Amino acid sequence: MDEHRQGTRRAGAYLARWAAQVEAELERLLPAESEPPQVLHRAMRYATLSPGKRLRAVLAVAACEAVGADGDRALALGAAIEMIHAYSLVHDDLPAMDDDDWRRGRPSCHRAFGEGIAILAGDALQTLAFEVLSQLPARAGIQPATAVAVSAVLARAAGSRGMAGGQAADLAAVGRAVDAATLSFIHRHKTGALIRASLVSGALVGLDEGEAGLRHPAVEALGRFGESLGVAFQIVDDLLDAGDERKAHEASYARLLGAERAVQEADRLTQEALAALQALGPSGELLGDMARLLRHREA
Ligand SMILES: CC(C)=CCC/C(C)=C/COP(=O)(O)OP(=O)(O)O
Ligand SMILES: C=C(C)CCOP(=O)(O)OP(=O)(O)O
Repeated sequence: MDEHRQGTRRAGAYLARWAAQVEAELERLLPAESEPPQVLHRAMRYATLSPGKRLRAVLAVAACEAVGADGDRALALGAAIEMIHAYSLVHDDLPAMDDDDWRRGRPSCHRAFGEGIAILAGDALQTLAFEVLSQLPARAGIQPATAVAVSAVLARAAGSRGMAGGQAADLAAVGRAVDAATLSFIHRHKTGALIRASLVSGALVGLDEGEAGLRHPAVEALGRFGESLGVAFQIVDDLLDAGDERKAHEASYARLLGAERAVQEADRLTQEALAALQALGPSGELLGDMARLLRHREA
């Protein structure tokens, strides 16, 4: 087996192992279905615990380990990130946005619970994520200054200068011809921002130096890695969705440039991501394997 195949296998095993731990943490952190209002709590659990890859959480764990700390330190953080991600998918599927009936192989949250509850489940997942971040010092022995820095990184990445902003630009592009610069803005914000923030926040928790961690060379390198990886991830997602008629009106590189050039762009960005990892030396190897795994993933 060649070196790269061995590496992607290692990354696959790492992803599976930590995804299971993230799910156990989510189980603990999400309100029980028996707690009123039951329907809202059922919807929050449905949207979050449905079968997802837990990629962003595992990137946070891997970044935490890449700076020399134990991945367990980033588990509650990873769960919080998955709550933000689950919220974004619930709202993305709403009739006012992508109007998707299916998510993770199941009826989307609003199909299962109605639009009102889906909107509230998304809202409550996002606020629960920040509640969990505020508890990082008590739960994971992390310095309060680090918890504040991590909260700021994730709030910015999820907000109007990040994911929500990217989604707004994406909505504005529906049914229009978009240029490469607009598409790049959409991808960097809608998808890239949270992926980048997962890596940066995981490393911040690993270093536990408060805001000063943001200036650490490894954190800067992980941020650059996340920027390229996030866009490559979205391009591959669009390529995997390419046969889906219902997505034909959405802005994507495959639609703008054709599948072949979209593949080239995903390859170029993956190489750019791998180059950013050089600064980490051997501690960046696993993240490099993850980038290759994601580039060659199948639906
Ligand atoms: C603030 C909000 C609602 C953000 C949504 C962010 C997001 C990345 C949605 C999924 O994108 P997609 O539509 O390309 O993916 P999928 O194919 O999974 O629907
Ligand atoms: C940003 C995009 C492309 C939305 C889906 O993200 P994932 O592919 O990580 O979704 P789950 O595994 O969490 O369902």
